[in-house]
Amino acid sequence: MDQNSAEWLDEQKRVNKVITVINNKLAAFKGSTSSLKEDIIGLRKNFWEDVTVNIDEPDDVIETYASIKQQAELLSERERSHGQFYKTSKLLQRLKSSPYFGRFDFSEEEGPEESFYIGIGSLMDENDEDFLIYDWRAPVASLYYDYSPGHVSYRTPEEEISGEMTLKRQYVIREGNMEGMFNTGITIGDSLLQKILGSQATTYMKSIVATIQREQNSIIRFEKGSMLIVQGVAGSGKTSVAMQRIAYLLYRHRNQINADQILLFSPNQMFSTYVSSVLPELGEENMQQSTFHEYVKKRLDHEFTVETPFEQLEDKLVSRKKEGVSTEEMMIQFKSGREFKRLIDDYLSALSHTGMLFRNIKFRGQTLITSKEITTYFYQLDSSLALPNRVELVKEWLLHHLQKVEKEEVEKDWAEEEAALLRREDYMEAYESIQKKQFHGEETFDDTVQEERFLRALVVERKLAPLRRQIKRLRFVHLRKIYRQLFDESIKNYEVPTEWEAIRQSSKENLNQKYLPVEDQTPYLYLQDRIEGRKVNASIKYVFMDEAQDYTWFQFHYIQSMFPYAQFTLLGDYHQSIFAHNYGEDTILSPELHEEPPELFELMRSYRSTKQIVEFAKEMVDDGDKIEAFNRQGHLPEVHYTHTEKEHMQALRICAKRRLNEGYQTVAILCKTIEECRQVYNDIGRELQASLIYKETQPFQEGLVILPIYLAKGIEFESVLVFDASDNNFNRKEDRFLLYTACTRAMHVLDIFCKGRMSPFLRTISEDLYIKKTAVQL
Ligand SMILES: Nc1ncnc2c1ncn2[C@@H]1O[C@H](COP(=O)(O)OP(=O)(O)OP(=O)(O)O)[C@@H](O)[C@H]1O
Repeated sequence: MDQNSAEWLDEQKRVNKVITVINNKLAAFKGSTSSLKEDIIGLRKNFWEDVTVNIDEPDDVIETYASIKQQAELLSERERSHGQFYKTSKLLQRLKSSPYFGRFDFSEEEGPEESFYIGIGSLMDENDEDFLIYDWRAPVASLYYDYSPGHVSYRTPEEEISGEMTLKRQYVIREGNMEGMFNTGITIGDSLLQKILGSQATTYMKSIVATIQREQNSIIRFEKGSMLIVQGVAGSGKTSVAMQRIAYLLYRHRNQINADQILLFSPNQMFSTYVSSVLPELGEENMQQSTFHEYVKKRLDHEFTVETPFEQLEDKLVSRKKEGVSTEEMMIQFKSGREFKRLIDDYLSALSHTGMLFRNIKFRGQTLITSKEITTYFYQLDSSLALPNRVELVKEWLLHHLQKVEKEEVEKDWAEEEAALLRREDYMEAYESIQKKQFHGEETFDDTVQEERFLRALVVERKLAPLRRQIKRLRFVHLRKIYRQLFDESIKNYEVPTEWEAIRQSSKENLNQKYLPVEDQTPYLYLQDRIEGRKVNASIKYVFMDEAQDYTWFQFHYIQSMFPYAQFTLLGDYHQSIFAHNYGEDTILSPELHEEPPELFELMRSYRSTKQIVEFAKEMVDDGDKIEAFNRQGHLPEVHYTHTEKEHMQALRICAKRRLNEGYQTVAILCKTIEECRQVYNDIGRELQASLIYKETQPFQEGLVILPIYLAKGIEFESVLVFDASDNNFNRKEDRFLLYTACTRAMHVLDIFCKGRMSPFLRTISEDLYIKKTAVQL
């Protein structure tokens, strides 16, 4: 649209007017916040002066309590208001620079026409009567994402409203200046989306509220059901949808939930950092974020060396056979599924009558209670009681026993000896305690005798404290042995893998070494919770699982039982199933794996990569013809052929340099394993000042990075170079998923390097979809 047209000037005038309102509101806010702040400081400072403290009589105590409570409530009310003011003023600051990104004109059936301006938050006029800007999450704003001009309708919580939309317009406003204005059609501003998608990548994900597509909008706003599954192709905006959906839920249920009640399971910590800026950009606080591994580690770290999922994957990638399923893979697949859970459930039923194993309770090198005695006690208890209730009773029994032990130990010589070695402060404590007793009128016939008794008791109590703590934590249950017992004998009536004998042995070996591989972690936790009992988390109301195809059935089942009051949103892509537990089959994205039928959504259009890259990558997967590319033009991917190791590295070096010189800010060399990454880094990475990323805890960086494909999951780069996509490196069934994941990380350019023959998964791609290059041409 012409910048000098009357329409353009009118729109700029409106922007100016809105910014004036924002400025006035900000000025008014400043006054109110500073007086609120003073109030809070004053209240904190004089808290105790304004409270009447009197504890002489019971009535006075009640009065004192009421007075403290009143003062605390006043303070917290002020603090809350201050927090709210702070949040609103931050939003106003943001709106000041870019108040809105869209508009539509709409009239309800036979009603007057009204213009609706859509931005990241709402703004009322100075009289608080009319909306100058509607929040993108308001029900009416749905029209903007769902329709082009014509007959339209949207749902409010109460009813369906329909009418006519006569205009839909999109704006680019920066620092209060109108920089672009487009009247748009069905999809939201192809030209704007082109521009956004064609821009440079950042190390943090950006919000997409200005260009949410219709199919994405329906997921973002979906409210019903206890589970949503989003199967979306690579780059279709699953993570973006998850983040905007969280922002939507925080707005829609703003009086009932806060950000702490939403939990996102992310694939790794690097990804957590990558998405951490989206919600703050939208004026919301970040939800809780964790990886499943972090949770597992916290629970099991004290007892085991806990394998990470990436260690498991790296190990399988390095050691796997060229064909067939290895014993390790069989073990992983079996322990990830329903049959193994069935086995554990039956085992748990059996434990109700026999087989529980306990640790000896030892103190100062001597056994106080043997594991056998505990077992006898356990099985003497009412067998109709659940295992956790019986464990609880054993705990009480042991603690009671410990009290008796404490009394006996006080009389022993060692207590006297150690009491003599106590520090000065302990003596002071003893003295004060005795003084207190005298004050309370208790008999203290002889201070020195009293003091010695006190000190002996102190010594014994301290010595027993760790044991008492362990008992309270139920460490007397020998879980490791109980789990290991599961592998003691051959089992019948279960569909065990052919290599079960080898699996049994290796499982026991690992447990003896106190090493817990990924595939054993969830079953172990499940067994533990069913034996020891565990409180569920009732506060989390929404759980999001991104890269959901990477979770095993068992893991998902476990997570679901931890949050029984939460609605689940699972987002993933079975074409990217790179872990050994399923390799694309039966991922938790399959609706039939769930007891209750989930709501199913599909996202088939890929936004991340140019049309050329999507057309290339989609030929690598089975039902790739269903994948649609967003029409953003770029260069054809290049496949670089070399013959020798040296040539291969040389080609990679020249190409990486070229991409950096072309101005790409994020260039990634993706390899299959860490071993390969190290090799590339040593050969060419240092010279090119690349960063080697081999741990998920490392931050995502700009410039040239070298990392394994599995760590690049969920993330994108302007330019991607795939290392050694040759026949002998990517040839197994599941390598197809790895290669597909690697290629779909690229936004603008894709280069693939092969030593000798190309991987079979690339050979099937039509030759007109890429450019063949040989080392000489470089
Ligand atoms: N509606 C949209 N408007 C603007 N950008 C979008 C939109 N949808 C997706 N994108 C962009 O496309 C890219 C891919 O999105 P995202 O990472 O959410 O996809 P994904 O489905 O999670 O991908 P993957 O499974 O490959 O990790 C991001 O840069 C995102 O900003």
